Amino acid sequence: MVALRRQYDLPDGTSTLPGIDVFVTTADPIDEPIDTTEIHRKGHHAGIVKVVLDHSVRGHNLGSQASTHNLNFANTDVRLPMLVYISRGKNPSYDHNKKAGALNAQLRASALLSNAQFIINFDCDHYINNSQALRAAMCFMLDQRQGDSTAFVQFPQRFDNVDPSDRYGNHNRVFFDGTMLALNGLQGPSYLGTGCMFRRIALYGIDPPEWRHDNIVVDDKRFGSSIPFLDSVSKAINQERSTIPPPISETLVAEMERVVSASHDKATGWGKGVGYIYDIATEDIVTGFRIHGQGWRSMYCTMERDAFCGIAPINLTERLHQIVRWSGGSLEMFFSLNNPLIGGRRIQSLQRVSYLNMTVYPVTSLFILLYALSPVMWLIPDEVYIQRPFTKYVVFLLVIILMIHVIGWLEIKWAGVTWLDYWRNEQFFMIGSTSAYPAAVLHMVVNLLTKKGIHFRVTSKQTAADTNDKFADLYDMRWVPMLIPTTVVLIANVGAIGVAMGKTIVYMGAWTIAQKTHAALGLLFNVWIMVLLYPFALAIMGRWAKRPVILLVLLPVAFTIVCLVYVAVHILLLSYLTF
Ligand SMILES: O=c1ccn([C@@H]2O[C@H](COP(=O)(O)OP(=O)(O)O[C@H]3O[C@H](CO)[C@@H](O)[C@H](O)[C@H]3O)[C@@H](O)[C@H]2O)c(=O)[nH]1
Ligand SMILES: [Mn+2]
Repeated sequence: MVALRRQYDLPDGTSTLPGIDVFVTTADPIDEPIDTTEIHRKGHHAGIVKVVLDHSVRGHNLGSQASTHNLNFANTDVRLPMLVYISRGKNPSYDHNKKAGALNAQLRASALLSNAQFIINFDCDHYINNSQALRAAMCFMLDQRQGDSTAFVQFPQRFDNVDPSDRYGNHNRVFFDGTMLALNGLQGPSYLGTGCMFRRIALYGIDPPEWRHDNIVVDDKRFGSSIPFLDSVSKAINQERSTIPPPISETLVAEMERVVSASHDKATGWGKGVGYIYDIATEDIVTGFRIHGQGWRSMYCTMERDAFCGIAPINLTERLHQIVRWSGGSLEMFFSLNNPLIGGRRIQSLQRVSYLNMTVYPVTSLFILLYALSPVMWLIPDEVYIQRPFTKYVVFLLVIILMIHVIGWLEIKWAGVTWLDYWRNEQFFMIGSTSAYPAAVLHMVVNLLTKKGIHFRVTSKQTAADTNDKFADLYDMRWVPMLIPTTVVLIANVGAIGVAMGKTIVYMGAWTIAQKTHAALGLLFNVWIMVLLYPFALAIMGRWAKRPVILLVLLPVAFTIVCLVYVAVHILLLSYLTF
């Protein structure tokens, strides 16, 4: 930061740092308002470009010495940045390509204005929390060593509406602070959709310097037919920087409206090799993959005071919908030409493995679901013979499980993640594996058969009207089909424990030591799954979960009822059989 200041800042408070275009997308101007919009969710309208605030070039840049708040702005450039509202054209006969389509429209329109070398994009539910954040990202981009080959700098997503105990693992610290940071040692973190600074030409699909040819074809087949836009691309490639946008004229606005029209990017490279990638539920990971595939690297940047902050879905249903979208998007990527096994020519091999992991993980849920359901074996009568796993196999399994955890523990120590974060991550993986991930797999199967993509549900942004309780949303339970498997797993385990208790009473005298150990191990398994599903149990309790102790009463009651039923049925059967 100091080097940056020394090299680029001028004594008059201005700076010669390259410009940044900031993109904010919003899907629904009502739920996600920005000030001047009309309503056009699906709609049929031409592209709209409104310059809300023009670029302030001349005039007095510095603030006043003594402001009303006793803050001194005498050395600060207080001009407001240019602000432009864009609504890309929509037409029922063309796909608007959701967020990626909106971002690409902003990419083209901004090229005609500032054509800034760098771009940072935000979800509408995120804000800048640290005024030095953009400079921090610049440090990586302008770095002597690898700066020129760095395509994007990704910041972690932080949230300020999450309940203190982070019940549904919204903070995702293991992923952000562990996995993403670790990827810095390979080719860099993947692009995560918000809080990411890009190099404009990397988004255009231009190769990194070490692979770049001298004569890059900038043609309409690839970039669309706007001559001013094609010019801007050539300028961007040649690093011809103008920090001041041209005067806003009618022709300029008309040209911008043309490049954001519904049909402008059809039958071009946009959404494929150029810009943010289309036809997938998660444009982020695949866009990052495309860029890494060209040989660019990326950087992960965390700051002492969080750079950006946003809103997380804090009720379980909403959170699981988000996970279905992410894992479904990953699977869509796996079954596309961007499959990490075949796509991305210049991806480093370990980075490839990481992308492979990021795209196939939802499939593992099928095995986990089966495993979590296995306690139903307790319900099977003793006469049915089930082959017990060989001791050697069990030992191998235990060693592997232990190793996985030890590696996990070392990783979180290295990343500075807390035990609570680690534990929430474990719990939420189990909840997701019995609900959202299998749902995503099912979606994918349907998708492969019918070609229907995953519907992007914008996550709800507002907490309930109940203003007394900031986390009221947490207890807002909505039943959806994907919650059924997790509920079944929970019931199966509660039932299994109850039956185990019943069997203990009935067979106490008859069981051998070996049988007792097996029963004890089985119970350990049940309890382990129940502990993992604890946040889920709280979720389905709805408002009752405000007092989690209730669960400590409810569960034993449930065990006892099952136990009594088992014993009763046993006695009934016995007496029935003797007569
Ligand atoms: O058709 C759409 C859908 C969404 N969005 C925007 O996309 C952002 C993310 O939507 P949100 O409902 O908040 O989903 P999240 O799960 O919070 O988003 C995460 O996951 C998305 C991919 O699934 C990424 O695009 C986001 O950057 C990432 O924060 C928001 O700004 C939306 O306005 C659009 O602009 N158009
Ligand atoms: Mn969001």
